[in-house]
Amino acid sequence: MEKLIIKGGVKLKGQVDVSGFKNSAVALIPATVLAGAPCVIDNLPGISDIKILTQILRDLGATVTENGLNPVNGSHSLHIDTTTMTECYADYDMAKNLRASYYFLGAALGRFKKARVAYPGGCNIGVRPIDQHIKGFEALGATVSIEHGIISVEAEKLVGTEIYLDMVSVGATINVMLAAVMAEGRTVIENAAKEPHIVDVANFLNCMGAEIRGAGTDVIRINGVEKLGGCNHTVIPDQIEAGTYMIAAAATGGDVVVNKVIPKHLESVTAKLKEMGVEITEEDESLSVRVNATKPLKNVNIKTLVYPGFPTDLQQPMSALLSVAKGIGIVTETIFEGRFKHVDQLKKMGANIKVEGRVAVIEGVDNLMGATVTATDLRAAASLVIAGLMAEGTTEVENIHFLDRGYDLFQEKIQNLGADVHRVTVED
Ligand SMILES: CC(=O)N[C@H]1[C@@H](OP(=O)(O)OP(=O)(O)OC[C@H]2O[C@@H](n3ccc(=O)[nH]c3=O)[C@H](O)[C@@H]2O)O[C@H](CO)[C@@H](O)[C@@H]1O
Ligand SMILES: C=C(OP(=O)(O)O)C(=O)O
Repeated sequence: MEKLIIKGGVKLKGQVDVSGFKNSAVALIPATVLAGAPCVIDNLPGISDIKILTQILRDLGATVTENGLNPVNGSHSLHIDTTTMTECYADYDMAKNLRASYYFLGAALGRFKKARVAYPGGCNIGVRPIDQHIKGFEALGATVSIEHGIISVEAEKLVGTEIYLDMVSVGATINVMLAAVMAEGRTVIENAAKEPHIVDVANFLNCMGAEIRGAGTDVIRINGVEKLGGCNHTVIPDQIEAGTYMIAAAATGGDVVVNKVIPKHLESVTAKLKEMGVEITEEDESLSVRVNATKPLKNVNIKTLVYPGFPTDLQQPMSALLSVAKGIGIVTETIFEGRFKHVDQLKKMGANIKVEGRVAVIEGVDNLMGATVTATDLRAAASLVIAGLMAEGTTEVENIHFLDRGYDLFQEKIQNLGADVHRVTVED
């Protein structure tokens, strides 16, 4: 097991470059299954989810070659040729480690009219059903069955139709889009998710020759095309990574410029941090985050919502910050019912937080104290590192492999900002 050892109390200072967006990249890679010619994807983050997806593509028969590595932010460029693939069967060992393995279902259904993929893994933050993905595939004419943990989808042909998603789901919106781009006729997805990566994936597919309109709004219209070509594409910046550094900067009373971001994607986070008293200056592609040491940050209420609301993926990092802000903050998690597993760990460090169902009431304390804590999922890991950066003394964060799922060069990036942090391997 690897753990991070953090000596708290250092104010983060300097500049940090944000990598490509995990949640976009993990959809773009499976989307290449639809391409009728090779694709090049730039600005892929060097995270374990991408390594696993690349391996799955290779195991499925695609040719994936590394085009280059950016040493500053760790991003990669991949040349991906899926034209050699003839079918798609991703077994349990291939699919279990990440959520996004389910995108092979939509993409392969679109191309081969058939796919078999084991039930996806991903962060354990709630039940995470996939009924809306299945509803969309069935509406397009596929039959779907689940046996021994393997999801099988098959259609003689796919025919466009109107699909109303019962809840706003990022995964279902992308999966249905992937399945529908080569269906006969027109598909309309209503109550679609509007997250920036929906737009990124739609742009990628359109660059291959798809006809998708309305991505980024809650109605997406897709005119099916007979075949798709290849595409060169650059992944959009990771607003969750950016938000994590903004929160870490605020938490340590620091002064950090977060570069290579699209500030619009972070409006809800910027607004909340400003409400707490953090000074934020927006440039075209950067956000400067600064805390005025004479004024204590005040607590705020957070309600996680679908985009453009406050992202659930930043709720855990933000609750670490709120645990030392003045007054009481109420955090309502509306997306995932099991996303408070980090709270027990924060309490070990002295936080005063009461969780009742989907609500956490946080009463700010003067200081957190270093402790040995265990990450239970990706953003829990980020929240515990932020807590460690603020705490008095030394914090050890165990299960740091979760962090590697979503943060490219995390340790190096915060070290560059002055953090006293290092990684050690210990016997399990
Ligand atoms: C790889 C990826 O992009 N992961 C992101 C994606 O996860 P993911 O795509 O799994 O999240 P969804 O947007 O689908 O989930 C939203 C809500 O809908 C529910 N639901 C979803 C699908 C379905 O068929 N049935 C159903 O009930 C989920 O349990 C959850 O309560 O969006 C989440 C919400 O922004 C983020 O936290 C994750 O980081
Ligand atoms: C929940 C997350 O990821 P995944 O959906 O891949 O588990 C996340 O990125 O915070």
